[in-house]
Amino acid sequence: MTISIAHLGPHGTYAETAALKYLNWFTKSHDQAALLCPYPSITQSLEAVAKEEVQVAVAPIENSIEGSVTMTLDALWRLDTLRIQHAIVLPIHHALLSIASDFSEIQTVYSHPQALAQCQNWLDRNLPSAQVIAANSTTEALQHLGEDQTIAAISSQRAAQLYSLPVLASPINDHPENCTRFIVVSLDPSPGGSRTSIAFSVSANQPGVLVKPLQIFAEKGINLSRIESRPTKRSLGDYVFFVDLEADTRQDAIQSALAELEHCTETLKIFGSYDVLPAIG
Ligand SMILES: O=C(O)C(=O)Cc1ccccc1
Repeated sequence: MTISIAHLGPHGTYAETAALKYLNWFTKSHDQAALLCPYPSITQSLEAVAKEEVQVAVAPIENSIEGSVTMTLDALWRLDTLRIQHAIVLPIHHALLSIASDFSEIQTVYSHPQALAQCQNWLDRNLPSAQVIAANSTTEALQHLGEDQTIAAISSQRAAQLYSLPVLASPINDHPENCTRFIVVSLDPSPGGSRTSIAFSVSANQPGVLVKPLQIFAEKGINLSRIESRPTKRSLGDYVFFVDLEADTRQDAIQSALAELEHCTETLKIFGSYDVLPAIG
């Protein structure tokens, strides 16, 4: 059977590059074919797995400069059945694509909000009066270019090649070490690995409510590699906490920690234990 891998489209996004890395790894390590399926939004690519339209989705979850990709966190919390199979870390180098011959012609810049934020200082310095407009993805932004010399888009060198578009400046990200972590999700149980992702809500907004859950991990010597809060969307000041642990759910210490955590949280979701995919393809 050929597996389908959903990702944010259209063709040429960073999410597609990550999905391609997973496809190469998957087809080499399983004797099975795979194909890529672009979706108009990150949320729709994750929902496609929950609805069983596809077997796998690859979605950005965290950037080294801008932090969490909130759409992905919110979809993980909402779509109960998704399990993380792997993480993929990609270096991100943005380019300014336009048919303009000079920066002075550019009045509008389109891109994905993460890409716009990662190039904020460069834009302030080089295109201070340009209007910045959010697009669903870096390659959806390219659809605005047309024959218009007043428009530019932030995308990758790879996208410039795929669509035969001129690169006016590159790299334009404010930090050279810019990296994004993507997750590979499916409905299969997670395979196990060095990192475990969970999320929980707590029943009351009162002092010390977060101390107990965090104490459980401290007492068992489990290191946290990330903690992030998102609004539950029920009321102002009510949060879900996303936590990554340097541990594997197959270890006894983490199994007993998660069992204890059940007692001091309102809702606990375990997205699974997984490894970062080796850098191939
Ligand atoms: O729009 C894209 O190409 C994406 O894959 C989302 C994104 C944007 C910027 C950095 C990493 C991922």
